[in-house]
Amino acid sequence: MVLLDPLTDESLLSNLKKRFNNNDIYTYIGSVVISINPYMMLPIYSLEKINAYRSCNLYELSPHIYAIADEAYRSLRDRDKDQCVLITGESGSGKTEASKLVMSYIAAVCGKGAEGKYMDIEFDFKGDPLGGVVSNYLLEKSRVVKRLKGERNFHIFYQLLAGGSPDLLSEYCLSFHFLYLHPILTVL
Ligand SMILES: Nc1ncnc2c1ncn2[C@@H]1O[C@H](COP(=O)(O)OP(=O)(O)OP(=O)(O)O)[C@@H](O)[C@H]1O
Repeated sequence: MVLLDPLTDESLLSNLKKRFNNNDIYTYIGSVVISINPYMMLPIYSLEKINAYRSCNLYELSPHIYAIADEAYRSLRDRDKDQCVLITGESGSGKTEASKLVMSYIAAVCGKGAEGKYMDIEFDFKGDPLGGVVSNYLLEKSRVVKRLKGERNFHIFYQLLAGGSPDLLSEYCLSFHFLYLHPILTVL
């Protein structure tokens, strides 16, 4: 995207929109990847894809979160430099999914199977895993009862409210009133 001419907010957004309409949800701006939540499963996450991105340079293949994960892992292994992948965006934009994708990529390339958990993996100087700790981390249970401003509750609640029968909603004590008006959801 840094090659856009002119590089303005409008050209940037229009480029992102064009790519998104083509199911290209990832776009590079320099070495940063912008990701747009597709809210549907695209066939872009698989072991084959992981193998394709493995040991390719950042710009060799289409932009992908796997390429960022690979760059971080290889810099750690080959240049012995601590790495940090910073994932930021508004509520619901896909940060948790992105962190899971980064972790599943690292788990696949270093031969440790784990998904959707916080993984603390220690590597030796050759990049081989020495050991680590896995803990449940990404399920923010506290959000069921209390959310910060701008945050949403779990999507399942909105989906249930949109499609669940009145009997089901009353069985789970779910109402829009609780999700939108009350910061505290008392009964679940
Ligand atoms: N890459 C993706 N492909 C398909 N669906 C996705 C992707 N990323 C996110 N989603 C969908 O969007 C939903 C919200 O994403 P996610 O929970 O990662 O957002 P978040 O940024 O972590 O939100 P919050 O800040 O509120 O915790 C997911 O439950 C999933 O349904």
